[in-house]
Amino acid sequence: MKILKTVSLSKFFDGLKALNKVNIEVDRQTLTLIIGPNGSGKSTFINTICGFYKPDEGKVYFEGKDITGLPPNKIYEHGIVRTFQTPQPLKKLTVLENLIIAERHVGENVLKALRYSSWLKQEEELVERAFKTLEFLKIDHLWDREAYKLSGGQLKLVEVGRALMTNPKMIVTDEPIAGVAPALAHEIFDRFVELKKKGITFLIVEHRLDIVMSYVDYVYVMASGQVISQGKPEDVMNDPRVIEVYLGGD
Ligand SMILES: Nc1ncnc2c1ncn2[C@@H]1O[C@H](COP(=O)(O)OP(=O)(O)OP(=O)(O)O)[C@@H](O)[C@H]1O
Repeated sequence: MKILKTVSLSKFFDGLKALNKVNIEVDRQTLTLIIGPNGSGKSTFINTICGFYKPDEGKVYFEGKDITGLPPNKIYEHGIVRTFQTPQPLKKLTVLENLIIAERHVGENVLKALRYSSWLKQEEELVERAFKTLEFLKIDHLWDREAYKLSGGQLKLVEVGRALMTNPKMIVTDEPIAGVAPALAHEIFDRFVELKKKGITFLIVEHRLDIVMSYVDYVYVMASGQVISQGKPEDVMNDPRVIEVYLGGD
């Protein structure tokens, strides 16, 4: 069974068909990539899957369950988590604190306890899990640094860390390596491959094909709100429709 499946998913903005009958299927434990030129509907697709937009037509199934039109918090409860850029207030918190508050059931008291070193057992476990996640992402040495002091790439890793703290089944991520130096961008995708081996599925929108193509398992290409090609990375990159629409004939 596919972990995610959309059937004829459509989203209209004032008559503009941002998504026009999109059928996308994601296999469990894969890195599935969505590419396409600017304005082709990639972000709209992700936002519709995650409940930020309600579709006008079509269905979304996650693990065989109909999740069409559910609000973001309900979709999150199903195990789909979307990474998001660190907002300003969170940038004042340390890296460790950023991970801790991302956990599903954390309350304000945990952060206070963390600050005043009066942890209870449960809180200790939470801190330990956050540290393990930071170690896995190789940013544990930054644990006590305020997020605003991090580089762009390090912040992207914190975003992944926050997503991981929710124990997700599927991570949806929009441009996870935008503006990240190549070495760290490769490092981020190495981590994604490791996480895939541990059972997590990734749905990724990313423009930097030079870096990501060697890591991903399957690619969908969108143009004008529709899927125009799909397949293994090498097949998609040789598809004349993709070369025409996406690469502009290069
Ligand atoms: N909230 C909105 N209201 C009105 N139009 C929107 C809205 N969001 C997206 N659109 C339009 O829908 C179309 C698809 O946009 P979308 O952002 O999904 O494309 P994209 O492929 O993610 O582009 P990019 O690569 O530039 O991020 C565009 O024409 C865009 O202008």
